[in-house]
Amino acid sequence: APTESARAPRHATIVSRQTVNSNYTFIIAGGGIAGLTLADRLTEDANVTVLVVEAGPFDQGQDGILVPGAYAPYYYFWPNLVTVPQTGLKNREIPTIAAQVVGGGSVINAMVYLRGDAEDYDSWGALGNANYSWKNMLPYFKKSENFTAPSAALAAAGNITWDDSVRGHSGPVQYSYANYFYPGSANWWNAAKEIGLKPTKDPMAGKKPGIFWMPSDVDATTGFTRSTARRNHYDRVTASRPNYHILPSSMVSKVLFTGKRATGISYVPTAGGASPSSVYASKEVILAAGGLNTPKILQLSGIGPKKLLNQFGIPVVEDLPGVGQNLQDQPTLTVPYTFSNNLVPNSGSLMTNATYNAEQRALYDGHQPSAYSIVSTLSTNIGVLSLQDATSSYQQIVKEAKQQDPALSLPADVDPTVLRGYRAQRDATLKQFESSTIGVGSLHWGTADSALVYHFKPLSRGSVRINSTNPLDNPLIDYRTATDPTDVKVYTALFRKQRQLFSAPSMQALGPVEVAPFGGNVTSDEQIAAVMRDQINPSNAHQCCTAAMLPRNLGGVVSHEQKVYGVTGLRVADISHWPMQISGAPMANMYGAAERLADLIKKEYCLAGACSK
Ligand SMILES: Cc1cc2nc3c(=O)[nH]c(=O)nc-3n(C[C@H](O)[C@H](O)[C@H](O)COP(=O)(O)OP(=O)(O)OC[C@H]3O[C@@H](n4cnc5c(N)ncnc54)[C@H](O)[C@@H]3O)c2cc1C
Repeated sequence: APTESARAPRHATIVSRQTVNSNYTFIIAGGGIAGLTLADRLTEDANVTVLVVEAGPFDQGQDGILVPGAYAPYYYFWPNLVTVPQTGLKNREIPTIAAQVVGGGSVINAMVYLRGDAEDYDSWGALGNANYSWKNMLPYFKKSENFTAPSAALAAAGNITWDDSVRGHSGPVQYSYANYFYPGSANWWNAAKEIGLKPTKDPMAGKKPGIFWMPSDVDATTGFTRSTARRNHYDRVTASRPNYHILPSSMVSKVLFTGKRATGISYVPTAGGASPSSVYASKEVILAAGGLNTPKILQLSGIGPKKLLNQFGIPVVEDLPGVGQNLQDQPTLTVPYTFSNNLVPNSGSLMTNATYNAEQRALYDGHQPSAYSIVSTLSTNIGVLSLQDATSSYQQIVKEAKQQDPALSLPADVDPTVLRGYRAQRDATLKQFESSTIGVGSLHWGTADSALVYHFKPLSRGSVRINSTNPLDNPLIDYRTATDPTDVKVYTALFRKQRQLFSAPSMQALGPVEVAPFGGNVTSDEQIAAVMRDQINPSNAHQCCTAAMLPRNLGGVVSHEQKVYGVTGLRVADISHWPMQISGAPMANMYGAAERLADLIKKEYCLAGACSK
């Protein structure tokens, strides 16, 4: 195995408060997936200088980061993030997760690499974003990635199928599949078929509903380690890019303006203890701080709802009511089981069987198929369900949702433009609920003691608001999960489908018994909903949409070119710009979205020969 220092190269282009230049062409606030992808692409032009300011440190190449089966990334969690009491979830105040490390979520996430469905991007286009569509995004997805096919033997044994024409083969992000599977996952697969779910040939092809192996950003070319944004968009290029600087462990406190033009940023050490420093950008400041922190930076900079800014005495640069509204995530639900006849090994075996663990580790280190190629909390296959896959009552759910006043799903004091935008999003989502080719949630079994039910498409909307003017303070996070009654109905349908799958013969062979807080006595919709409100985690760390790419009169914060309305020289690159959640997981989509934005910026400024093409 590589040593930790070999896995964590240090580069001359890492700057400090003392060595940072005073001016760059572009400054990027946040060095996560979007930030580092963009920095890589913009510095392809040797005349451009880029500074990435990142709140977190560089990772040290620990096993818990790089080795999927040793997954334990806790040291790079953003500290002390917790929600306000969640009124739809029995007023629980719930710890919530985001990354604070160079590479952002790609360093600590669960490595699921899944695009959205075609109707996701087509919906975004229909909401007023010119040229946004699946067709136009597909080339960027392909550009971002390099797919390594599994061995023919594994593909045959594990039912792995794909359509090579939609996979990228020369991009920086390495992805493939785990090279091992637990025997119980075959029972799950067969049970899913027994209840009518069908294999999806390729979940990356825009029509996901069905069952399939989960692609993962394991780097199959170098021993199945994690392919992080730090490795694929910084380490990969930095030796030849003196124009690409990173200032780690530094918190961007605000964007600096001259009039309405963004001219730079101020920042403080993330550890505190020093007064703010400033650095300036000749062309643009680009926010890439993620779904919770980009709205915080905007608000601290005087861009946001005027009432909120006034409350903290922040001079208003632009009254933009949508900043921090429209918060969405993909809630998760864990359903516990005991088994009288489960198969071993399973995903618990690495923990419970030291001999098996040592064997598997030796195989992994020798680049042989191993359980260490699977993220330890997960298994290899998953089922994504359209609403009609989940319940035959889907039309009734849609009908009742249409009868509900959308205003009831938002806070009472919401700006009329934000409400109008929400109505448009709601209509688009309900249309998706009637389609068989887009997912509303998923079912997963890690092969040990619990099943996971994910909800992709909530109608509830939350918010992120600053709680002080101190840039080191966390904002108030309110997901408002399950405040919209339709969300509870959709989640109940997904939960019932989970039950049905475990009642199918191939799963029954393992003797599963659903246990408390669910279990045989929890049968009516009301009982299920009551337990769910106790158990749902409002976040899968997929926070999005808080600086939404929508027309301004629909509560939007950025244009389809991701430019912040009302000011110049400022864009949002990260997941905040999404208008709505997707049927998939964010990472693959953020890599593709950042490739798209990099092209837009290059064309606008004629960088790296973009205008001669
Ligand atoms: C534990 C976990 C598991 C996940 N599992 C999956 C998964 O399996 N599959 C998947 O697709 N997605 C997963 N995600 C979500 C995915 O990683 C994120 O949605 C994605 O990283 C978002 O990309 P981004 O560029 O918008 O932001 P991020 O990648 O989060 O990057 C934002 C960066 O900005 C930095 N930052 C924030 N504020 C400031 C500031 N003021 N100044 C300077 N820097 C700042 C942060 O430290 C961070 O590094 C998971 C996320 C987590 C945390």
